[in-house]
Amino acid sequence: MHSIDTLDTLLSELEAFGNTNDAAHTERASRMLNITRDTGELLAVLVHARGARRVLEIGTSNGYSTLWLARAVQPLGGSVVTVEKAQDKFDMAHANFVRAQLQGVIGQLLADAGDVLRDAADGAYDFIFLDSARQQYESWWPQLDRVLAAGGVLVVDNASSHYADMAGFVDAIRADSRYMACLATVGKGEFIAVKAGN
Ligand SMILES: C[S@@+](CC[C@H](N)C(=O)[O-])C[C@H]1O[C@@H](n2cnc3c(N)ncnc32)[C@H](O)[C@@H]1O
Repeated sequence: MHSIDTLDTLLSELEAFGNTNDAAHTERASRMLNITRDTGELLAVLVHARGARRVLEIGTSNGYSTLWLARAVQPLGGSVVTVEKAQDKFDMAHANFVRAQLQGVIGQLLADAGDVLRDAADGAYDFIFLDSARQQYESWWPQLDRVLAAGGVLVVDNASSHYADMAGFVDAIRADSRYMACLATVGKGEFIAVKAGN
């Protein structure tokens, strides 16, 4: 699968699957909880605007958002590291990455995101997409800040739909003079923060 048309077909299939699946399941672990298509487009634009080559995604699910990030970063010569703790989601994502022939651009980690952040080098990533365990974001913030390079971009999903879950985290970033931040009313609400630097 090389053409944009074919990747678009896969993305459309995943959207239909996610909608049907999530409507049929109430327990969170069985749902895909994918970003919306316009969020994918926003992520791609932001990756290009930043010229990001080192992208970290926390919360893979079945890889829908990862495909948007990978397609954006591929022509920049970069790569995406995506973290997922659930084996079944990790496996579904892997199959989708193979199908998209984007597995060479994507590094999958089956791990807890807290451990991955703790082990990452200072300034390791110039773009981080956070779509995972919202209640943990505030405790992850010191590591997220350390791992994000100067001039890096942090995007957080569900900042409108589940603001209450991440209010302390968002407030901490807004209060930090090194960051410029806004809420984009796209999809479920995308909180975007840019770290000062080159
Ligand atoms: C909202 S879904 C991600 C959706 C995905 N970004 C997309 O749009 O296709 C959140 C995912 O984060 C995973 N997750 C939750 N807590 C995690 C943690 N501490 N470390 C790694 N993954 C985690 C869940 O298993 C779930 O698959």
